[in-house]
Amino acid sequence: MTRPSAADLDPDDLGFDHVPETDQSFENALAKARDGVRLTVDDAVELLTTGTDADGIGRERKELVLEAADRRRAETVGDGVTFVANLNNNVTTACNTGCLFCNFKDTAHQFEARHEGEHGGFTKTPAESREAVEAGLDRGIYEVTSVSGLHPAFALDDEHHEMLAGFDEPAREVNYKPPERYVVDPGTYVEQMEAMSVGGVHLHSMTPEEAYHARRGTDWSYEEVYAELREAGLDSAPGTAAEILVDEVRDVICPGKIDTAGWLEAMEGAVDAGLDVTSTMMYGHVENEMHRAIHLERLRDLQDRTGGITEFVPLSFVHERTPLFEHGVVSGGASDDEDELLIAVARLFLDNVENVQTSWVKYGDGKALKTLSCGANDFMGTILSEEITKRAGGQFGEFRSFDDYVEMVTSIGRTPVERSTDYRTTREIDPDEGGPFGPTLGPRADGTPLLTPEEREERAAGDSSAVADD
Ligand SMILES: C[S@@+](CC[C@H](N)C(=O)[O-])C[C@H]1O[C@@H](n2cnc3c(N)ncnc32)[C@H](O)[C@@H]1O
Ligand SMILES: Nc1c(NC[C@H](O)[C@H](O)[C@H](O)CO)[nH]c(=O)[nH]c1=O
Ligand SMILES: N[C@@H](Cc1ccc(O)cc1)C(=O)O
Ligand code: SF4
Repeated sequence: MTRPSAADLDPDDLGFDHVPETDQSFENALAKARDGVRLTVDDAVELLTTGTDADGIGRERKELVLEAADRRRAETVGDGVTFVANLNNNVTTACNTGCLFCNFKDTAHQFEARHEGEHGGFTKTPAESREAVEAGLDRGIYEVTSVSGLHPAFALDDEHHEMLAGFDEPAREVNYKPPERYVVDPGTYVEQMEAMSVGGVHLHSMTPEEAYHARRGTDWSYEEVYAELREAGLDSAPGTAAEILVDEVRDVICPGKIDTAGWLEAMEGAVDAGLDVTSTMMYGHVENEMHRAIHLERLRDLQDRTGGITEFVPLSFVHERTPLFEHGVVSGGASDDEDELLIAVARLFLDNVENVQTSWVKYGDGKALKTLSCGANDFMGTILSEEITKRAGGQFGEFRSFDDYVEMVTSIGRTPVERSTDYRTTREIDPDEGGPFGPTLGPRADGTPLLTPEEREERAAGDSSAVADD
């Protein structure tokens, strides 16, 4: 496989047909947004740019957009700020897709038994995944989120293995190598789902790209694949791999990925199989405001067709250790203004998606709190472990406790609310009750803070010595 290289890209001429030019005025777009009229792509471009009639972001105009979005948020979902007690469990970093914004992946040949030399990646067996989820459940999680590299030894199930093994060696067209070649066998997708779906946890896994990998070389539909995964314990699917849903951008940043139509087809298949889905946009790299606006329209159309999207998650590009940055294709990520406007315009444009998430992982606590007053209402999850952003150079850590959440949310005068993955179950937390706060919605959650295993042991030791002293 010839992998795409960022070194071959000319940052001054990425050749985009879509440019942020419109016949709309900023004032008209703002008036429509305030009145709750459904916005067009041109409206969104005017709001994202604070007017294409002027260069750069206009301060006053920006504040007007943020205010309109904050008002819309209050009308739509009220003053609660939700978050979920969850764990990220990435199964493997082995991936040959070669996305130029990603430093999570390690090329898969390094995982082969015959490979000499070290690599910094990992693959977990189904048993190891289960162990991680069990430990999370003991700590009180409600949800496990699992997204992974497209390991060449992954297949949906045994039948899929047989089909993939039938392709002529070395089966490049289907990106397959048998598990025996690797030091660690990740098992099948079905085995991973069965392993992680334990003890009543909500399993949020299998992005459209992973679902594509789980049907490569077959004529199975996405619906069939997601139905089998659901049978194995999957509860909902993450809408990552969306990046920017405009092919001229995908051709630059992730030419090895499924295209826009493929992503939409996968999401529809997931909903048809009875799963909820989330939706994302990974922005702040080579794309412009017209691409962002078209992306939002594609998500809104998808939601009109399916009604299955529970939330929109803006993922601001973390640039530091990525091929796009290292080869000078981009000079950084989105500015604070762009982050705030993206959240605000998402709130105003996606009139059929209730929840807009902000990410302490991508923005840090300070900026994330600010975005809760420009349209966002959800503050993601505790996650306990983080690999994607960390490996790209992000520095905002891997865990937020319920105490952290309660303190942050109350500091901006809003109400902290624990939620389920699908937002159908929520619990307001009364800060006046005093901490320490912990989750109660997870199958084993009893209000105890999400302690680390070491903290738990210390507590247990402390408790027993207290008893002994009595
Ligand atoms: C790392 S992939 C893992 C799942 C699977 N391989 C896929 O691509 O769907 C999950 C998502 O992380 C996000 N991501 C990866 N690198 C990123 C970066 N440097 N900054 C922000 N988001 C990033 C992308 O949106 C990507 O779709
Ligand atoms: N925004 C980020 C998320 N969001 C996902 C949530 O944590 C949660 O799984 C979802 O809302 C479903 O309940 N996760 C990350 O790891 N990093 C982010 O930046
Ligand atoms: N894993 C993604 C975040 C994410 C996960 C699940 C979701 O449903 C949405 C977003 C990241 O860190 O970039
Ligand atoms: S974003 Fe996903 S598919 Fe792309 S290289 Fe990273 S892990 Fe692989």
